[in-house]
Amino acid sequence: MNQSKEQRILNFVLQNAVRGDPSSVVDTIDKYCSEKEWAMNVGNEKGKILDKTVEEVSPSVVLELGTYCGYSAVRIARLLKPGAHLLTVEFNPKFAAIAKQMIEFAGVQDKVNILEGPSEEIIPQLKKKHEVNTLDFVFLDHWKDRYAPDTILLQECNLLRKGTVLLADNVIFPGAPEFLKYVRNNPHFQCTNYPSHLEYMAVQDAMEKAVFLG
Ligand SMILES: CCCNc1ncnc2c1ncn2[C@@H]1O[C@H](/C=C/CNC(=O)c2cc(-c3ccc(F)cc3)cc(O)c2O)[C@@H](O)[C@H]1O
Ligand SMILES: [Mg+2]
Repeated sequence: MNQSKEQRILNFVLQNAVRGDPSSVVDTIDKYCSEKEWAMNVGNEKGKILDKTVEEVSPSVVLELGTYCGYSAVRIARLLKPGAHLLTVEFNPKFAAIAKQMIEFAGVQDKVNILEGPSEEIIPQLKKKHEVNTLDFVFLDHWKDRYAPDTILLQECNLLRKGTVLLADNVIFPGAPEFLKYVRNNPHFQCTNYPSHLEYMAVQDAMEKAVFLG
């Protein structure tokens, strides 16, 4: 049975990256996806915006929506301070299995917990089942039409606190117009747009930071 693209990406990492070195895993995925097969990782250009935002916040508890192959989970986890952790949500079991191996190879498995299932089911379980009080940082990179409803759900579940930072990928391409409309006209969010490019392509994209004001 022929392999999936995601399996090919993982194999390339297992054969070419340095075990236990998260930066080499990130760079190796970028090498494969820019030279061989495009894939929807946040990539290195937008990844640097993600890095800077994570470093500014220095979060203890991070939520990621849309793990895919684990590229941004490894990218975020490599920057987390001791004791900090990332909860990453993925509802496709094949992608979750790939990401688990990617995260373990990178050596960041002690900082990352992959929660398998749809975000609308997982988010309401975070407090009771996953011992979350409030979130310091949320990275949104799942289906684009789910950014706004999941942001509302996070508020309804009291998972945001004054200063929680939401960072959303792809607000230009493929686009997340409902999310932008929701956070930008909302007195509870302070928004900043970071123009960039679609991963591995010369196509305009951007990330949006929305700080919850309480
Ligand atoms: C129940 C649906 C909502 N809840 C969800 N809960 C848990 N995981 C969810 C999820 N939605 C989606 N996922 C997972 O996130 C991932 C989906 C990401 C969606 N991302 C994109 O569509 C995307 C697409 C592009 C893209 C850009 C240009 C182009 F020509 C084609 C695609 C670029 C990106 O950077 C993207 O992020 C998958 O792993 C999927 O299984
Ligand atoms: Mg994306």
